[in-house]
Amino acid sequence: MTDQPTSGAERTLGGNEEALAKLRTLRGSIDNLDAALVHLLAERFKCTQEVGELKAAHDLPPADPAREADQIDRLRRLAADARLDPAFAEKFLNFIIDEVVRHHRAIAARQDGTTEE
Ligand SMILES: O=C(O)C(=O)C[C@]1(C(=O)O)C=C[C@@H](O)C=C1
Repeated sequence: MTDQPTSGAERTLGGNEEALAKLRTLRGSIDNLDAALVHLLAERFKCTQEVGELKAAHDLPPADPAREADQIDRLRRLAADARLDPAFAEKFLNFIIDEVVRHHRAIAARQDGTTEE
C-alpha cells in the first residue's frame, strides 16, 4: 500500500506506484542534501563572522575583490569538473559573498558606534 499523495506531482502520478516510489526516494535525497547545505552554510557564516570581526578590529575593508576573483576562478573550475554550470556556481558564490560583505559592514559600523541598516 502507498501512503497518501502529499503534493501536486504525487497526485498526478496517482496509481503509478513505481514512479511515485522513485519520486519519493529522490525527494528524500533532496531533503537530505538541502539540510546538508544549510549546515554547511551555517558553518561558513560562523567563519565569515569571525573574519568580519578581525577585519573591523584591524580597519580592513569589508570586501577583498582580489580574494573574490581567486575564489570565483577556483569555484568555476571545480564546478566544471563536477559537471555543474560554472556560471551558476559563480552566481551562487557572489550571492553568498554579497551577504557576507553586508554583515562585515554592519560589524564595522557597530564598532565605529555608527548605525548602518
Ligand atoms: O576572505 C575574506 O576576506 C572574507 O571576508 C570572506 C569572503 C567570503 O565570504 O569568502 C567575503 C568577502 C570578501 O570580499 C572575500 C571573501
